[in-house]
Amino acid sequence: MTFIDKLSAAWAANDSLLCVGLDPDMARLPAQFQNNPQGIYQFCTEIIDATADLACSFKPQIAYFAALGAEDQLEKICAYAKENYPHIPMILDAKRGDIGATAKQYAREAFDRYGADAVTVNPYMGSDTVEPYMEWSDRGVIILCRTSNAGGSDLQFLKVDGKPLYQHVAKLVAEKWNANGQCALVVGATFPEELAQVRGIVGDMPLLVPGIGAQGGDIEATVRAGRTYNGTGMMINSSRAILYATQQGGEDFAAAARRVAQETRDAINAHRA
Ligand SMILES: O=C(O)c1cc(=O)[nH]c(=O)n1[C@@H]1O[C@H](COP(=O)(O)O)[C@@H](O)[C@H]1O
Repeated sequence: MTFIDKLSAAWAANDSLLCVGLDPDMARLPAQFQNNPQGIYQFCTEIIDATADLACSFKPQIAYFAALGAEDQLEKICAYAKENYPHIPMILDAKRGDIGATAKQYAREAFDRYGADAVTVNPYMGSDTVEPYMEWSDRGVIILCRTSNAGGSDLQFLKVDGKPLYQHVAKLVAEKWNANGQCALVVGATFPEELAQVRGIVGDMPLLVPGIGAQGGDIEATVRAGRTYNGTGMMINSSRAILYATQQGGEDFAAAARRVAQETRDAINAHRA
């Protein structure tokens, strides 16, 4: 089954466009997971269990693991999710970008070592640097287009032939790089107008849309701008607002994460039609 097929099935099975981000920041984990050699694994798998019926995907951000030398725990988390929730796609957020020979190793890392269904990739170095990921034809390649951060405008908004650079990226991916139908694009929820522009360029290509929750993106505007004709087409990511929901309420962290994930999924669904 390809990444896109798996994602479509997860949208339908869980009636959800919500991507639950796994960004385990040691300083914010509940006390029982700190100074615990398997604490990150235990925290993330409890979050996965609490939200798996509400999510269309999970997205671990590799920096949160690598910074602590906890890649072995990330491997175990990916294996756990695959074993227990094989129908939910796992997106490795690594934002890789390098020459082909090196990209080949990054692709092995994402797809072989972690068994990810898809990986985030930076397009800045061009077509030969994304080809090694495309060779894994059943996996997804999610390319940065219009990122959620303010500084994304520094380069992505530069006018090239009268159009902002991010629109050229969207067109290039839709018309050339997506020959095998395995591509998706990253577009921030913090920029709904640009999200609508990208949707207009790429047809029904899936979009990974971070920026709701902690970054303050508006859910209604995001869904209206990015949905496809059938009310799908997006993996709308929220990480910190779900992972650290206890700080907002004082409940058990997994129950609080579930509550926020459910509220977020339902808020998204309210605007899909
Ligand atoms: O590729 C991403 O996932 C990504 C792209 C982008 O433009 N902005 C963005 O915030 N992200 C990631 O999405 C997550 C957002 O986390 P929260 O702001 O806590 O919901 C982080 O893991 C970011 O690294």
